[in-house]
Amino acid sequence: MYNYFEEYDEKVTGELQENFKNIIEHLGENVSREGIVKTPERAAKAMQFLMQGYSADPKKILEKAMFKESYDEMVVVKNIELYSLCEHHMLPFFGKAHIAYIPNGQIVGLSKLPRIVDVFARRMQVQERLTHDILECINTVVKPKGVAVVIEAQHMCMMMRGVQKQNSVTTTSGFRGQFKEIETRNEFLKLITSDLK
Ligand SMILES: Nc1nc2c(ncn2[C@@H]2O[C@H](COP(=O)(O)OP(=O)(O)OP(=O)(O)O)[C@@H](O)[C@H]2O)c(=O)[nH]1
Ligand SMILES: [Zn+2]
Repeated sequence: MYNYFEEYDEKVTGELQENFKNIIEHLGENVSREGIVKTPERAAKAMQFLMQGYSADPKKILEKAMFKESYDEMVVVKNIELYSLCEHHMLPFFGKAHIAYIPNGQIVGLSKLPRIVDVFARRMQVQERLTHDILECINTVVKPKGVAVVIEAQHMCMMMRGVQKQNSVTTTSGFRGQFKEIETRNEFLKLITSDLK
């Protein structure tokens, strides 16, 4: 996933580059200035990197690492850092995802959970859909007794511009199966809040 764009598609980079030149000029900069002359190309590559999630199949990532196992207690992976782009302003939102599931005869490779967070985050998103995408993907592929996802994030579009609030944090959550039961949900929330900033 992280090295996906070691080789960028030249045609896509070239076309994006022209568009970035245009944007920079329209915003009042001189695109021929020494420090900026390579910026359209850099920006073209950076945006391809940040949106690489369209080229990956998150279900396949989980399917690759499913193991039969009788463990049936809660598995929690918390504090998974994420960076995404809000689909309204194309500005970053960033924070942490916390994921839990209760296996039902099969477990999933732990690293695959952060991997699918990245696949869904590296698309144009709203925090609510990002939360839901991760939840449904795990529910469909792992078929657990229950799954829970909580995301806490800060949105640059609310910090650098617009309402300009520096300390507001947005929390979204989704619960399926046994996490609909209050006791199970509370156990999960207790485990992740032990450490929340
Ligand atoms: N629900 C939700 N809203 C988001 C997310 N990211 C950005 N937004 C909001 O999308 C909304 C877009 O509202 P508009 O009124 O069309 O855009 P705007 O004029 O730029 O709004 P302001 O940000 O209030 O200046 C804003 O309220 C943003 O805060 C997200 O992940 N989820
Ligand atoms: Zn936004």
